[in-house]
Amino acid sequence: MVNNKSPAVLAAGLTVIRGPRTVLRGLDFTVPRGQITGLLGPSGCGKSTLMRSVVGTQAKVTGRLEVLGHPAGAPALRSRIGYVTQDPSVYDDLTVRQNLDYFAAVLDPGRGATERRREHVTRAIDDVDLTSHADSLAGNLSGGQRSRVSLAVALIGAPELLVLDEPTVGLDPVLRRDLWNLFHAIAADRGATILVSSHVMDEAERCHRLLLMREGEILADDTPDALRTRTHAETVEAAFLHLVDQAATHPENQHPVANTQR
Ligand SMILES: Nc1ncnc2c1ncn2[C@@H]1O[C@H](COP(=O)(O)OP(=O)(O)OP(=O)(O)O)[C@@H](O)[C@H]1O
Repeated sequence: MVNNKSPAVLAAGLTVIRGPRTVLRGLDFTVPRGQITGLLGPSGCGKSTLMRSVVGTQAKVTGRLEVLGHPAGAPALRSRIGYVTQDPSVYDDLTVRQNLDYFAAVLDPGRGATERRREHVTRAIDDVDLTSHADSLAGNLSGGQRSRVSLAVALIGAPELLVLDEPTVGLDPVLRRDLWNLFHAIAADRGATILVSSHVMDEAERCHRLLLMREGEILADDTPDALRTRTHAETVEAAFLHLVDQAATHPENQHPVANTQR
């Protein structure tokens, strides 16, 4: 039986090799349920690889990786996880609703499910505030609206875990703020767990918890407040730089992760 108090994601010794490189190096971390956990770090540090591992699309994953009480990639997880990649596939020649209908049919096929699919699609469009654009062609939408379409696709079927790979990249500050408000609403109203990556450190302040990554390792696993306090920094960005310097001068202190108290 799955214990609902168990973390949404539990990793121990998580290692991933891509080509000649060890991209994730024996990571230990947890992602608590019902909260927004930010995965932050510079470009190339391994955020997408970690997310792909969690959703089960990454090859050459070793170590322990449990997601919602199952081994990552287990078929039972398919409808329980919503995943938005960095290059979301939205079909430009279909309307917003047709895009969602298509993905809903892939997830929940058959004539018997027509009514359920319609409800899920209508709700997902409403969740991302695109009802007034439901019949617009995706190709005619702005960048921010397209991002919301791909988020709506991930919301179909009300997944327990949302994995969002840099969802705010390239968006203006107003749209970024609106999307973050939406993430908070999804976590609060549904109790959904959100694992969201970003390389923009100011977005860290919007997360309940943070996993700070660098070069395939986790530098810190903490709340933004605790991280700032512990490093005597005013911002998460300054805290991150402090931890990078600390790891460079005292590499032996990099493990275990500094603070895993919840
Ligand atoms: N197919 C591959 N073969 C070898 N190395 C790869 C391959 N794909 C990615 N990598 C390397 O793995 C590392 C991690 O990549 P990943 O995409 O997970 O980083 P990221 O933190 O998500 O970066 P970004 O924010 O730029 O997307 C990078 O150094 C990248 O060069």
